[in-house]
Amino acid sequence: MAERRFRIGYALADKKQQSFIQNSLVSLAESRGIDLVRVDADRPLVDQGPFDCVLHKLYGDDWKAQLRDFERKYPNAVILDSPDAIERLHNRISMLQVVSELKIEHQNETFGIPKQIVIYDKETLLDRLAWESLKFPVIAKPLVADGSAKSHKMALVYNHEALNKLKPPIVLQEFVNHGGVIFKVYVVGNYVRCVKRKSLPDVEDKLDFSKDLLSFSQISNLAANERIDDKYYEMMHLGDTEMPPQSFLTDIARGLRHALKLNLFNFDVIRDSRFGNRYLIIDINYFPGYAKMPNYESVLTDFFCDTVYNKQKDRTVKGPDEKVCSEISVLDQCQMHSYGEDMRKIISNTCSDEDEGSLPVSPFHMEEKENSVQV
Ligand SMILES: Nc1ncnc2c1ncn2[C@@H]1O[C@H](COP(=O)(O)OP(=O)(O)OP(=O)(O)O)[C@@H](O)[C@H]1O
Ligand SMILES: O=P(O)(O)O[C@H]1[C@H](O)[C@@H](O)[C@H](OP(=O)(O)O)[C@@H](OP(=O)(O)O)[C@H]1O
Ligand SMILES: [Mg+2]
Ligand SMILES: [Mg+2]
Repeated sequence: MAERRFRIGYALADKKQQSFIQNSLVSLAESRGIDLVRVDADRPLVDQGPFDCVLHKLYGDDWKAQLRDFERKYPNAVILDSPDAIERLHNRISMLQVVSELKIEHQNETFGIPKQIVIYDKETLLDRLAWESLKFPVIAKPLVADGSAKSHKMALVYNHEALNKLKPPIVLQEFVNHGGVIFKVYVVGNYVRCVKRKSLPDVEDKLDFSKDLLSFSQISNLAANERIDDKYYEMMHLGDTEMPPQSFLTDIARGLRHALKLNLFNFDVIRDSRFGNRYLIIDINYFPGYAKMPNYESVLTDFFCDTVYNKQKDRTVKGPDEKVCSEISVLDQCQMHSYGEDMRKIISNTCSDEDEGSLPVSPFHMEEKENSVQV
């Protein structure tokens, strides 16, 4: 049988494209039957298909209309992710509202979001009554989180007088001491990986009144060519900080993924130093800098295979026998190169009479890696 290859079109801003589409990713995907194809933003998307999947991080009504046209012409293609679902993350209030919808109970850990209010105008900003429920210091964040440099400009505000320097619409969020370490939890479909990053240092109980405001931007970010590894932890003195329990993060990730209807995002978590087992989610980002994540090439390639393979499976379901065979032919092409004999055995077991329709569980994720799990 001729090899069936899959085409994934990617539509990304230049900076994102440079950091994400690395040769190592392209060649691994290629070896598993997936061609990553650049979408030319100057031509209609609909003229550039067919794609089995479109991966995108572009904004605006024109782009949304292009995606709709594309979906009409290629109803079987997967759009990663839906623009409406992504849009929820463009507002720092709706972004975190979803956290309170999650129903997750863990024996030892609890989670939530910091106390926060939204201020739309200068008048309300200076009205002490409007935000008397908050304690200084607070972090002022632009309400809009649309990927622009402006949307990352924040300020740690120490007192009421400093509020005058802020430009609404903003979110005022209580600053919570957390030991200067932030946990970034990357989600790629059902894969979840937590890493540590340096964060703002704790503030003293007694506020230093000589300060009124400290501006900062992307304090926990890394340059595009940096990766999280032991060297980074050593340099930032993060080695000793204990990770939150993986099962706890996995449950939150699964909850967020379903509530947000998104596959590709990360969320920032801090551990409230006052309690030690209370975690606060402070930020959720669509399609973050995955290339900074360890093993990003294999994690993303596994996910691409899962995505196009599942889609193909949906399309080919007919009778039980035929279903198994069509599943295997696609799986065969997508996986055999990398898993060789072990995978052949699993597949031939799947073809046995007792097990008509089902595939081996998670054929794409054979090894359990530290600090990462499937949800
Ligand atoms: N409520 C808070 N309490 C303490 N520190 C906070 C709080 N909110 C944010 N921070 C600190 O400020 C940084 C930036 O905040 P946030 O993650 O909301 O901004 P962002 O610009 O959206 O970040 P990213 O680059 O991840 O998109 C965090 O990484 C953390 O160090
Ligand atoms: O370009 P916008 O929409 O602003 O999104 C950013 C996110 O806010 C950041 O969280 C990403 O960096 P991290 O992956 O380090 O979180 C950051 O990753 P990048 O620095 O690789 O572009 C961006 O994805
Ligand atoms: Mg953040
Ligand atoms: Mg953010």
